[in-house]
Amino acid sequence: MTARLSLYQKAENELYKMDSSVKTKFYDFCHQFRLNPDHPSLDLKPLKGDGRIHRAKIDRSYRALLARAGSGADGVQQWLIVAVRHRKDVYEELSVAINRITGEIEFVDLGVVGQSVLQRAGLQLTPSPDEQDAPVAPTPAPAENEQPAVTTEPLLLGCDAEDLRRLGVADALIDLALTVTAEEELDQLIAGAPRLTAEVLTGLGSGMTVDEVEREITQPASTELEPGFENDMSAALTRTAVTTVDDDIRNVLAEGDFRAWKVYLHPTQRKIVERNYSKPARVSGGPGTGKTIIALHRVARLAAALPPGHGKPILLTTYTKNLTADLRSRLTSLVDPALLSRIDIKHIDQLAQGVLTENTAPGAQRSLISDDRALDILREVLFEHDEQRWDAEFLFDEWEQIVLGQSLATRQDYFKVRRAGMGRALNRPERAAIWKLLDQFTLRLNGLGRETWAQAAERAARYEMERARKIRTRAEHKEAIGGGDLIHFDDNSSAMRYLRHRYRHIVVDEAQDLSPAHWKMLRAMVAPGPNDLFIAGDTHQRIYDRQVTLSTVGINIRGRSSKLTLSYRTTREILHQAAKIVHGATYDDLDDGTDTLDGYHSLLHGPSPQYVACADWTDEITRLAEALKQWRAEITRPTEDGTVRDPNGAMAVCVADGDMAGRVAADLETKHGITTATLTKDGPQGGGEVHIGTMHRFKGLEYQKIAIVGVCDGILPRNALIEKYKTTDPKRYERELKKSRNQLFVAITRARDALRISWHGRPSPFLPV
Ligand SMILES: Nc1ncnc2c1ncn2[C@@H]1O[C@H](COP(=O)(O)OP(=O)(O)OP(=O)(O)O)[C@@H](O)[C@H]1O
Repeated sequence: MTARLSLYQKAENELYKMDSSVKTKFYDFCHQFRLNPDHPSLDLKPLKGDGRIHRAKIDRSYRALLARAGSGADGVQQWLIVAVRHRKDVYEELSVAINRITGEIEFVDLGVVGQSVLQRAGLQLTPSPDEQDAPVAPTPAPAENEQPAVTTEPLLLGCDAEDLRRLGVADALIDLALTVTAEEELDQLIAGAPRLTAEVLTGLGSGMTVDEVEREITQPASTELEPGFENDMSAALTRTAVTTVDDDIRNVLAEGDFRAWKVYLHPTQRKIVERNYSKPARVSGGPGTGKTIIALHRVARLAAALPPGHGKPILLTTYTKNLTADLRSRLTSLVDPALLSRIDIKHIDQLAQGVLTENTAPGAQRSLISDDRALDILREVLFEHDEQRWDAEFLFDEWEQIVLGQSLATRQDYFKVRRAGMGRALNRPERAAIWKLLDQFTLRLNGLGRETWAQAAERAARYEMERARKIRTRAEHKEAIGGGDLIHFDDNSSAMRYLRHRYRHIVVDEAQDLSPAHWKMLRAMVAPGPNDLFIAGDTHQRIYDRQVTLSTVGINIRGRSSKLTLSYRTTREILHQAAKIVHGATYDDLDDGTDTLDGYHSLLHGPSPQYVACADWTDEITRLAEALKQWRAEITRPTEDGTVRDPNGAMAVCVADGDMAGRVAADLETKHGITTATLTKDGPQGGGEVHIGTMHRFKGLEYQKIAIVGVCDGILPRNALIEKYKTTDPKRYERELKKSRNQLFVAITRARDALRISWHGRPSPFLPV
């Protein structure tokens, strides 16, 4: 090998979309180039405009554009392929530069900037003389006195060239950005621009101020650069997202952009993945910003840094079973089997059950009971006591949120507890009465050998906290006696001697839905120390009634919180609508502060979400079926190289409750011949093309096209169930409203490029229609 080749991320993304015959020639080109870049067949030549860019022949029509990036420590020349272009698109003005904020190599192609903008800026692209015989259509230069009339004022009014420079916009694009007068022109510029430029311009274009863009976008991407960095291509190459071109490149390109998340982390993502935290840390960010991706990469990094050994010192956990399966399959594709074997992947209830099984004598286990069934039992208790001051729902809530939520063990504790956020005040005699009723209720459950999920979590937390206490006491005692053996310690059984924290690192995804008991259990399971707990979550997506302030459960994240703002999933059009759903409501940051969606943005574009008012249920389903058939036709339309995509699992229908999911599935199957699969806690069941499920089941998932049906007034929110709280418990009423609002927000943000929302009767008040 006489040359080392890397592939620029944008070039790789462009290659995914190219015809397979071009890809094959590209592999051959890379092979030849690595052997001898000066081979005459490659015709490697610098472009006249920017001496740093070279072009080389892939075949008669296609050219690779390459930048020389010095030589490696072994003296081998380093080259970066910045783009693959048709020869007619090779211009002298193509350039590479090193970004002054990120220190990355950036490729700027003015050819992708709209003609109108180039003309207004008085720029003309000069075809490369080496491609002269190509049929080029250069931009007509405006005649001397005939500058195109500027009919509207520039779009980016609130900033000047110096601002754009400071924010990190590529030099070659600054003047062009300032001449843009229409949204379409800005979109075109953004689509072809290097990454930081694209993000900055998107932010400014969506109304963020220069200061906001600097804080939310530029600063997180900035890196410390040595003087003279702008000429050191070799150092810049180490900071640039690239794929090394080797013999595996063929498989890489064949896998397509599905592998993008495995390879390219956004600089903000990468920093969070690689940072060492002295104590627990948290990442927040709107839907699709890559919180799960960060959680996966962090687990991979922590696993790689483990000392050799067996066991599973790392736990990756999340709220639901189907998401756990998803995390496992993605992690399997990210780390090799030896590292995977050091990682425990379990959902939170599974963990709690494991603790209970370990601590319960065989045959003494309690079986789990649903909340609905438990509520019936509580109703029976109230009926028997002729209790009418509080209804069963209120008491159940009090039990879950306060008694179990704060692990209250005694009546005295309950007298003293603060019931923040619970609305209705309770005096001491009332608390005494409630404690007695709840005591009766739990005795009844015990007698039946049953417990709720929340109860199980709370019991598991207590066992784990007790275990952590023993470990701590033993360690303190050992330290007090100077590290010697604890032969006189009161519990020196072999079980005690080998008692350790279960995990060295815990990574939690979808953290917003965990209860205080879950957090207490997790806190107790991991040894306090560097990188002990890493928490990913977004409180805008909280769809269970679980509020927690991490500092009250022994988890201190202050000073170690980061926020992501760039959505990789959702288009700007969908994101805009989603933001309207939660606008005006306040959200906590899992601690004492608040969280917002400030700066949340996307570089993706797509059709505007469709809002469809229907006459009745039959009409709604008939029109849904038509839309699904049309989507199917779009998905299965053959691509340029004849590939036909599998529509299975690309489309989904989301509804408010299980009954409605069943009705939609039955109607689509029997009346419209559309096959479906139902989303269950074990993933999609049924094997049909269109996935159907409740909003709860869509948590953490994503689909190319989503239809949300039955978004009617009375269903979202479910007025019949919550109306009573309006007067009896206004705070609970507010919580219920917010839960419904968040459900809709979660559902909407699962869509990658098409979203359709329908209703019959009056639309849900949450809809921006
Ligand atoms: N650096 C990246 N490069 C390419 N794709 C990415 C990157 N980061 C995230 N993605 C993609 O964006 C999508 C959303 O990522 P992810 O599920 O991690 O977001 P999230 O913040 O956890 O979303 P949610 O909160 O809605 O569950 C996924 O398809 C993921 O593969």
